[in-house]
Amino acid sequence: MTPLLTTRGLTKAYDGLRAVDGVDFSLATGEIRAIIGPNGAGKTTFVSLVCGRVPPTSGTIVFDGEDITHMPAHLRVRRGIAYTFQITSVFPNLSAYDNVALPAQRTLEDGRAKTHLHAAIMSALEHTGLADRANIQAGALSYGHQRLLEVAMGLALKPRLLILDEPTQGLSDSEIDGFMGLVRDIASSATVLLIEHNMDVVMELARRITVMNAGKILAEGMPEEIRADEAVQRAYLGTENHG
Ligand SMILES: Nc1ncnc2c1ncn2[C@@H]1O[C@H](COP(=O)(O)OP(=O)(O)OP(=O)(O)O)[C@@H](O)[C@H]1O
Repeated sequence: MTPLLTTRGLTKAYDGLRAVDGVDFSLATGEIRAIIGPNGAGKTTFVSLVCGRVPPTSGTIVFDGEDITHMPAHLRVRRGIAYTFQITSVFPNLSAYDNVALPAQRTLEDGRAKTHLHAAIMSALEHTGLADRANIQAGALSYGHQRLLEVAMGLALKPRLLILDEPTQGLSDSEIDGFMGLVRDIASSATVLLIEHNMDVVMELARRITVMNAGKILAEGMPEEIRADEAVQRAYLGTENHG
């Protein structure tokens, strides 16, 4: 099967530092993939290259057969790549509904009726369990609900690839359980690429895991293979420093 996303030799250098260093990466359609690795491994930089927030120093990115290496971020969004930020990116003074309306509008630029827009917004809010909070100001929502609102904003883009950067950070155990159900649900219609430090979430959700270290891919495999990999244990799993 043709992969949804492929990178070849993808590199981002900041002065002397290769934050991402020659990464060959491939993601199949419908996968839930986790990227793990110690602080500074290059995970956020890697997904930032994929969604176009930062330009690569060298290498290529192909999405659904199209070379998007130099494509502006907003066009990548149109192609179906959505990214939720590590730091909460909701507009605190807008209602949950209006926050989701912003990205939802981008998918309806062809002038379809307002009823479509409303349906798209409510669908994203329902998906994330926020429908009954639609009219609450985002800034008044709990931290966990703000994270879910971010996911709703990503979903409103109707992505084919949803990139989540540390989505469970700051969530309670019960919120994490709900979140895992949500990701499984999302994965029935989209491919999910997840940066995650919570190993329980990673082992439970990911079909495959990519381990990054010092800008490179250190290992890749099924959760049980990664758990058993000695190099991974040395670089990451054995340490207490999970970010
Ligand atoms: N804009 C930048 N300018 C200079 N250096 C950067 C920049 N962005 C990232 N870096 C460096 O690149 C390396 C990789 O950072 P990155 O944030 O991608 O790692 P990470 O694996 O996501 O880490 P964390 O788990 O802490 O989020 C780090 O050494 C970081 O300091």
